[in-house]
Amino acid sequence: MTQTNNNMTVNPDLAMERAKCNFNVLEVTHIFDGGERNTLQRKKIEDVALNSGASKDALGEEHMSPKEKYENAVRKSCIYATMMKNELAELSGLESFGVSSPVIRRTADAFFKEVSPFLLHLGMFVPTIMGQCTPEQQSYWLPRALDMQIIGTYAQTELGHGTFIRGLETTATYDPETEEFVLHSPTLSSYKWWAGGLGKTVNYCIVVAQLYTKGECHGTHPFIVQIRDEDTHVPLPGIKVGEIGPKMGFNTADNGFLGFDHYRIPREHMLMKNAQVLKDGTYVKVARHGKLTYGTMVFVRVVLVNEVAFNLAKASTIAVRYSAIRRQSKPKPDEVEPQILDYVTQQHKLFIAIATAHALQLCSTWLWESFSAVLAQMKGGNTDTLPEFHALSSCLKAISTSDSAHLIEQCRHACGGHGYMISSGIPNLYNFVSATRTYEGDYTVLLLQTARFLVKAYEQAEAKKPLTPTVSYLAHAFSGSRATWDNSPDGIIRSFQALAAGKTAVCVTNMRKRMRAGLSQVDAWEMSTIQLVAAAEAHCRAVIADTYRKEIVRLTANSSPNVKVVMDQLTTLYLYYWALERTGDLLMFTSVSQKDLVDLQIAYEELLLKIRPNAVGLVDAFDLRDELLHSTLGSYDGRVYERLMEEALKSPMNKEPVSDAYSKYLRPMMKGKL
Ligand SMILES: CCCCCCCCCCCCCCCCCCCCCCCCCC(=O)SCCNC(=O)CCNC(=O)[C@H](O)C(C)(C)COP(=O)(O)OP(=O)(O)OC[C@H]1O[C@@H](n2cnc3c(N)ncnc32)[C@H](O)[C@@H]1OP(=O)(O)O
Ligand SMILES: Cc1cc2nc3c(=O)[nH]c(=O)nc-3n(C[C@H](O)[C@H](O)[C@H](O)COP(=O)(O)OP(=O)(O)OC[C@H]3O[C@@H](n4cnc5c(N)ncnc54)[C@H](O)[C@@H]3O)c2cc1C
Repeated sequence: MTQTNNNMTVNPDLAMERAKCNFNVLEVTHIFDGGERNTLQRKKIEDVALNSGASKDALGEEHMSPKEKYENAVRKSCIYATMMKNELAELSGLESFGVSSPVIRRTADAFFKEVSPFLLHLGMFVPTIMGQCTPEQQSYWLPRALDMQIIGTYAQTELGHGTFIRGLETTATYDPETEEFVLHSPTLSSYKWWAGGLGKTVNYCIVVAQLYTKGECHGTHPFIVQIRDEDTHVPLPGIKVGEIGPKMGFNTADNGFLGFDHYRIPREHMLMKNAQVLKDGTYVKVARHGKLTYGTMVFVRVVLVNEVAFNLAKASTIAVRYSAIRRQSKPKPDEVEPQILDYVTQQHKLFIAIATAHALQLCSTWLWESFSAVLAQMKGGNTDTLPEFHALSSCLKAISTSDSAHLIEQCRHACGGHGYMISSGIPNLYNFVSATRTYEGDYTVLLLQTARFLVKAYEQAEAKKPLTPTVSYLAHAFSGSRATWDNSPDGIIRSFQALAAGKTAVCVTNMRKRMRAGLSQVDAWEMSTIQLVAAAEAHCRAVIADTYRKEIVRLTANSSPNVKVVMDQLTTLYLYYWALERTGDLLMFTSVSQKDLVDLQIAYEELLLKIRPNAVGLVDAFDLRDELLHSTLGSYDGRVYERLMEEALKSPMNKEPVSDAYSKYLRPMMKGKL
């Protein structure tokens, strides 16, 4: 039985869920979007980009060969790029907000089930030109790149090194005779590997190479390098370039390899904002901070927090809507089978995904604002806030990508067998997000960067020196007593800070012990890295919890009462969930008792029940159009079984009643004639 809603036939269970939602869904959409103005602008962009139907494919991407998939992605990227230059440019505020406007990025997802081969052009090539060029270089390259007259990527990682940038082997040796750099790949392991769009799409790339001048190595620097002819697209002499082959995801992104055989580029193609090589080969350092050439990576880490929040919102929308229409088992013999969303274990799997999408979305806005402040200070020559920001963006990138990947997989589990179908949309989301945990700095590696900062901050706190804002809680780490447990939201956040402080203290103590026992500083650090990663994770969880709570209180100050209640429930759920995940740590570092934890578990379960009637309303509030979800299970109308069957019938395997494999193999084998 179906019901009609806004000219759409809607599954009755979903219609019932929507009828019982007790808060204003649009108000929550505004909170998630960062205000009503943003929601209106987003909807306008989506209408222009999606209403024409240009994003749709006649045949699903999943039924195409790798070559067809790639060509189709290029075709649609070109359509979308043209829209961006024309009808979308003004709407998205591209001039003021930069090309990485998250709305443009999100809308693009309707065009690509995997990713656009232009992702790296917009995500890293253009930002590197903006961040690493002198004004003269920028005025030459940026208009060409924004107008898509040239398409580029970011080639840093090599076959032999991704994490350890200082270990890259590609060389750029300055030749003062010709005023050129000679790019060379001396070994197989020095081949650039992974850059998105490099395989077939781009004609330029940012290459990160070891700079040699006057016989001296000055470390890694970025260069802009033409690799294909601007007219024929043929690779230029001295360039060996290709695609790296099938991957878990990103299969429409033609990730590539690149090698140089004494390939020459003009001196001006070194990006010279932070360091310069003069005509005679003299090296001049301009930047006040040694790591500013890592700036594009910091930018992308910030962007990724928002990116994964969005993808988690998609997965939770799919899984919650599906759980509202799916009925299974019969715990009460006289009643109909319940919606699986009524199982408390299902709520436990899903509501944390909704809450985490909110937490990460609000943290990402806050992180972006902090980043803008750091950039503004650096413009004035002050790099003092950079170390704290590097520590913050590193851990937020690591935890947000890791949590999102885990929760997207949990959403798949929540959808049972149908979640395993590509058409559910969840496998593509997982394949995309699980890569974010690795690229732009692996999880462990980035948490160790944060741990380095935490240890220094702890030593400053010990010496009673001033602390930067995100680690100011370390000042209370020396009271000698365990933090007092209190199950209010603020009390739980203070406990999370106590965990981070306690774990950092344990690391410092252990490292000191190990050094006293004769280990070098490097070895003592190495032996403590499991605990250092755990300390950085705890720090990050305290930051997320604190930011989420503060932001939601601020953003709901003028909300209607029921919106305030449901947003407060979601925030509290997030805090309870993580407190219960870390009971061992709480017992070590706070005064929490066994009874407190038992009570907390009960309170958590009761909270799930309170959120239950609003679950569909909460995911509707993400306001994700069906075109963005690409999901048989998660569409707004809930016509799940109909869509699953429609998609199955599209399978090329169903085109002929009997497969060729029957006459070729099955029949001969069954007749004993193979
Ligand atoms: C208009 C048309 C449109 C058309 C449209 C059509 C289509 C439409 C499509 C629409 C598209 C829309 C576009 C939007 C895109 C958005 C999405 C973007 C996605 C992008 C995908 C990206 C894919 C993936 C890309 C990639 O993956 S690209 C490669 C990334 N690779 C890595 O991330 C390597 C990690 N490794 C390291 O980052 C380092 O190696 C290492 C570990 C730090 C050690 O670095 P090391 O130099 O060894 O330093 P240490 O010795 O450890 O430290 C020494 C001292 O330096 C300090 N310090 C280290 N760092 C830093 C640092 N930054 N900053 C400050 N300090 C630092 C450290 O704190 C220590 O301080 P101290 O304690 O001494 O005080
Ligand atoms: C889909 C995808 C797209 C990509 N796109 C690009 C791109 O466009 N451009 C580009 O330049 N690169 C790109 N990359 C490469 C990416 O940035 C690297 O793969 C990433 O930085 C990890 O480096 P690695 O592969 O060298 O891993 P490794 O460093 O070899 O890591 C392997 C393991 O060793 C551990 N490890 C390494 N060092 C340490 C340490 N010091 N302490 C403790 N543990 C350590 C890691 O934690 C990890 O578990 C892409 C990668 C993927 C998967």
